[in-house]
This record gives sequence, C-alpha cells and structure tokens, in this order.
Amino acid sequence: MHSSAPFPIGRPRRLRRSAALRGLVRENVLTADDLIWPVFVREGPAELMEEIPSMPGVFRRSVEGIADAAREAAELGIPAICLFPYTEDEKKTAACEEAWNPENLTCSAIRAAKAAAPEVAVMTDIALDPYNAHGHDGIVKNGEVLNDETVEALVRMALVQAEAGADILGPSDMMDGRIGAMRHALEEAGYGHLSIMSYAAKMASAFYGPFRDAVGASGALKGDKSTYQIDPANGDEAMRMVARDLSEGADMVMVKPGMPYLDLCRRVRERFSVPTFAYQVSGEYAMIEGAARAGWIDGEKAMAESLLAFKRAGCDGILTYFAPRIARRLKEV
Ligand SMILES: NCc1[nH]cc(CCC(=O)O)c1CC(=O)O
Repeated sequence: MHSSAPFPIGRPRRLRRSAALRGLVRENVLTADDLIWPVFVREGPAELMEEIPSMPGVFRRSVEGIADAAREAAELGIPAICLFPYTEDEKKTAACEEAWNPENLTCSAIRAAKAAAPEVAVMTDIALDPYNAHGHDGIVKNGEVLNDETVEALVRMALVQAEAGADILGPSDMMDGRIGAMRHALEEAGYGHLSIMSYAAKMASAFYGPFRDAVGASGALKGDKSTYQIDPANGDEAMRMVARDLSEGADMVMVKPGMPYLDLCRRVRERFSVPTFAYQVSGEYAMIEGAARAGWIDGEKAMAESLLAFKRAGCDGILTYFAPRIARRLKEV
C-alpha cells in the first residue's frame, strides 16, 4: 500500500478542493439498492399509524398499512422490507403457538405485501420473542431458555412464513443448530430456493431497547439475553458464529447492532467474502433521531453519514428504520 508523498510534494487537500474532485475520488456510495426497511405490524383498522414513543417517526401499521409500505418501497427503489409483529398480550403463551399460526400477523402481512408489490422482497424475523409470555427468543422452562425445543418451534415458524410467500428468512434467535434445521426442513418441503439471512453476529446489546417496546416484548422480558446472544466483548466468537451459520446453509449474514460493531462488519467482509449486512438497530435510530429532534445534531447529515459508514466497513446492505427517508433523499440528488 502506498502512502502519500511528504509535504509539499504531497498535498492531500488538492483532491478535496471542489465537489467535482471529491466526487471523482469518492470510494463508497450508498444507493437505495442497499436498503432493507424494517416495518412493524399490529392488529387494527386499515389506517392505523401508531407512533412508537422511543422511536419517533417510526410507526406500527395495520396489515393494509404494510401493503402501503410495500408499495412505497417499490416507488422508492427499496428492494426489501422486513416484518416485525406486535402481538397482543392475550396471544402470548409459554409455548409460543401463535408463532406458527399460518394466519398470524406476520403471515397476513407477508401475503398483503406480496400482493401489493410483488417485486419487493419480503424478509421475516424468526424468533419467538413477540409471541412469548416470557419475552425471550426461546422457550423457557424452569427459568432456562431451551435450545433444541426452541429450534423445533423456529422450524415450524420458518415453514409457515415460507408458505405465506416470504422471500428471505431471518433467524434472529441465536439458538444453536437453527440454520441447519431450517435449511433441511425448507429443502424437504419444496422451499429449497428461499434464502436465509442469518443474524449470525448478534450481540447481547442494550441498543435493542426501543425495539422491544415496539414489538411489545419489554414488559414480559425478565433478565437479559446473554445466555444466547454474543458477549459484546467477543469479536472472534462472532466470526465463529458466522462460519457456523454459513456451514449450515445461510446465504447472507448479518452483524447486529451496526455502529458499535463496524469492526465486525469489516472482519466478516474480509474473512468470508459473502453477502454481509448490518442492522442499524432501534437504539441507534433513537440516538440519532432523538439528538436531531433536540436540535443537538443535524439529523439528515448524521443519518446519511451513519449509513455510508456501513458501506465503508464492507457491508452490502443495511437494515435501517431510515430506509424510506434516505431513499427519498437519494432520489432528490
Ligand atoms: N429476536 C428479536 C429481534 N429481532 C430484531 C431485534 C432488534 C432490532 C432493533 O433493535 O432494531 C430483536 C430484539 C432482541 O434480540 O431483543
């Protein structure tokens, strides 16, 4: 690698002098093609738009509202949306049966989105937390999150989502063996063509707080998720989880959260050369949007900069609540 010549032969500011020169030497760009838009669905009248207090500017929508969001994504050139259900308390059980009810909110929303905008890919979340009386991503017995029983439930969930027409399945639970179990079950059921984006490097993070409010899981959750999500101190372990999930049949992998873990994005890109995504999670959104609304930072610029950083770190794409806003902005310029 060459370093720049010593001053005054080298004057790096020469290439920063004008927008034209800066544009010529710019290394990374963000386009609408890089975006996956996470959307929240709940039961209610078609026009429902319920703002999430800890995520100002982000709404829970009805199934019809998800169809509108899919159309909006299509208009803005956003290739994919990702569905997250808010489940009413009375549908939450310890066995999480609602998770594989083919008529559940997620499945209804998949069908509505695909009918409204078939060209937009629909990604789903596979984890039990929205349906779990215990708020955890797995089945809890005697205070323990059970691995193998949870994997069976997740496979059922994957199959009903596949049947409803999902394009990308997103297991976010961090149980061991779930990708392999799903991959085999999908293959057997005739869904061998469906892709899996594994939440592989999923850290036990405080930045998920607002999301848990959004899906209504905060109240139920006792304790934390550190017996299954990765210790934020561990980068090598995150690499092992990526390797493991790829070996079990994941097509794409994710690092989550994003901004505090850009080092992991770069390591995954360089080490595995596979489609790599980052999730700019609810707490990251809340920090940027909260500070912007307080007048402490320029929200538009901070949004754009934070997303470009993922491209620089080596990501192919980003799940972000800013997706429609940044896509609109990219269209204007
Ligand atoms: N397993 C559920 C899940 N899927 C996505 C997120 C977080 C997304 C966000 O914070 O925006 C979570 C929360 C968690 O693991 O507790």
